[in-house]
Amino acid sequence: MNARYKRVAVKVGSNVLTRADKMLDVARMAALVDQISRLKKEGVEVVLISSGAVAAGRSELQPARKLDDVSSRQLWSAIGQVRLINRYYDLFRECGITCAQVLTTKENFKDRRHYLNMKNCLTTLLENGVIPIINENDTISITELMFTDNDELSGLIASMMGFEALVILSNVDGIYTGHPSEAGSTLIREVKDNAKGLSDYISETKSEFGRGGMITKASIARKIAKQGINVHIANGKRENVLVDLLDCHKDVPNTHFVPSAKPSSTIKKWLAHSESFAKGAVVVNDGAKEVLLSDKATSLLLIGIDSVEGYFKKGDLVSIYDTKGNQLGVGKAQYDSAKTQALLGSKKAKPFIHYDYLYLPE
Ligand SMILES: Nc1ncnc2c1ncn2[C@@H]1O[C@H](COP(=O)(O)OP(=O)(O)O)[C@@H](O)[C@H]1O
Ligand SMILES: N[C@@H](CCC(=O)OP(=O)(O)O)C(=O)O
Repeated sequence: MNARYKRVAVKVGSNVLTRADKMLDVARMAALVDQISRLKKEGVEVVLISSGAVAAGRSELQPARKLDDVSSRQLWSAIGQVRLINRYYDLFRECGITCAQVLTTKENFKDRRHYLNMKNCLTTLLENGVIPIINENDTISITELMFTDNDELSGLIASMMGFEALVILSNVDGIYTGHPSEAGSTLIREVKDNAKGLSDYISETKSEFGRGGMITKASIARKIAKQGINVHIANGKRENVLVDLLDCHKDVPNTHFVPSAKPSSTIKKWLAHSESFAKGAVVVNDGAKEVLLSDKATSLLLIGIDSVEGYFKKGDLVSIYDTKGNQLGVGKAQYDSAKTQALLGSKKAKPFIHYDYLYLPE
């Protein structure tokens, strides 16, 4: 086999791992584990991001009294994660591979120190020939501080690890021009960097156990491809899908997000996934907005800032807004909030955010 990529993140959705009768689909898990083992033997490094804990827990136990959404998620994920990881452990073991459980929350990425700590953890596991199996720790996550879903988490992992590709396995072949069940919908095979209007095709319908739906998959895929990483959305229920997708000589139905020709730096990749940890904000004037959104590599100067919001220290992440309240991006402040306020309008002081520490998604 001639593998297309040597380092990949593979995300498996709940529905891929669940049968019609809502039980864990162990046969499907076995097929995926077998494929990952074959890829590993071909020299491909794989990190697995697996959903399925809540679905696995729900089929195991029904609570004695009706629970609210948070309590039922905590109950089912706690029970289900044990079942899920036990199955993976046995299946990988049969293939002679050691796997490891990495449960995480968004908080574990809250600053560069935590982010690098997570990167170090996964690097160490891979260096030792171990397959990391990552899932969000729904049992202890606080609703407001959760990832949208594991699609978002998998994008963060692929980006953080500097992988060549992210493969998102769902229960459909990829993104269609309408809901897959609608007559006439066709599979979109390729999405280029500058393609517009993709979200118009996608309905909000989710599969039975999915959390974010196809809309989050599409927006995460675009964000990750912009960083220079290939993204494929494919059908995890299709026979041999992973091995065939990575085989240069095979053509498997999927939606491929073509990566940007200009890969982001490691710092910009970190910033791209840290927007929710910004400590304060600045509002920029129209002139600064125009320069920031142009093709030129520009730092954000104090002369372009209209106002400062919140309290932040030097080195904290701050959000950047235009005067209409639209978020333009995020960056690392070179001054604390008081000094920024005092220096507003200054032409001589060094930039408020240096270009290397500035992330603007558009
Ligand atoms: N245009 C579209 N193309 C493909 N799938 C779509 C589209 N619009 C909505 N969907 C729905 O998105 C679902 C997949 O998302 P999701 O439920 O989050 O799955 P997963 O559990 O794999 O994360 C599909 O089963 C399909 O019902
Ligand atoms: N942590 C949850 C994952 C929820 C989730 O993101 O599900 P999915 O949209 O199917 O990938 C679980 O294991 O059930």
